[in-house]
Amino acid sequence: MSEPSKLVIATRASRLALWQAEHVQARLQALYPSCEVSLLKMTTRGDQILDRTLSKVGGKGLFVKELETALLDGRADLAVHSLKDVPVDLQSPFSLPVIMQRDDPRDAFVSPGYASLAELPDGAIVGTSSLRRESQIRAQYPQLQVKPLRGNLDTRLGKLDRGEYDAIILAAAGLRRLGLGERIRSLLGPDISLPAAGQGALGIEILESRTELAQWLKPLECADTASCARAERAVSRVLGGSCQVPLAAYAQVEGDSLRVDALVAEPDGSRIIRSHRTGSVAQARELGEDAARELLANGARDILARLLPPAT
Ligand SMILES: NCc1[nH]cc(CCC(=O)O)c1CC(=O)O
Repeated sequence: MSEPSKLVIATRASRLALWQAEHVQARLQALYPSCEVSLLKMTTRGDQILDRTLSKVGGKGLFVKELETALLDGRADLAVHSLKDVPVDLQSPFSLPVIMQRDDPRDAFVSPGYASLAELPDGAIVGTSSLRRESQIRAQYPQLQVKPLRGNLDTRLGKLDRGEYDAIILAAAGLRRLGLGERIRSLLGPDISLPAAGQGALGIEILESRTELAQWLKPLECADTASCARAERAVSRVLGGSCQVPLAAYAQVEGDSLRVDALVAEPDGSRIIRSHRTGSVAQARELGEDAARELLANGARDILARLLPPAT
């Protein structure tokens, strides 16, 4: 097999995105020492829009679109994404040939004054703009107030430190990547906060026509994480994959077997519908689809219909 002589990685310019791109850069450089691996740093619309909640301005696709333009123009060969931010309806001419090994998929509790959600006093203010996190917190801790929190990780921590919130919830993986792991007071298990599809994993996007490039990238793949991602993303796809809906999907592989847990919630936490499936890793996608169909049959269809008016 031939080796690449030059690879350009398109990345958002946030500190987290840069860490992730540099991580992939280092892995590729180690694999292909004579290759020149560089970064193309871009500011996306998702990064610029900080005043409105993301779900109202076009969703996660905003973080991905501009990087895709660079792939189409030939300015970059690959784009590195937090898998969580990659739309589940990604399609031709793009593909996601590589899912890398997942870091901790859990949500983290961050607070200067308290050690856990359970320790917070009545009326305490918890910051998150994720409907998934908000609905699960409201369901289990109705005595807490949940307030919106936007911006990159440093911005969010700044707002916490200035006293605008008593605690905030962030992905553990993102905090640790930025060397902020010591800010984590406790981790929320999947029973308290079921993670988002793909949380903690990185995905590499390329043009699907670049089959040789896909082969060069293949050594970065983690087969187990890829199976989990297939199951989790299938859940989101069947449910419409919108971030206007509180939905979560988390899969785990043990040997040849995969278990996927899924949920859809009312945003106010008044109702959480859960399902799970266990089966063969080879059936990852079908397991995710089945779990999602069970949610639809058990009430998620009504929640989705109310939150997502049909397109006209
Ligand atoms: N929503 C933004 C985002 N996308 C990926 C991560 C963290 C890293 C990951 O989950 O892979 C974060 C921050 C967060 O949710 O706290």
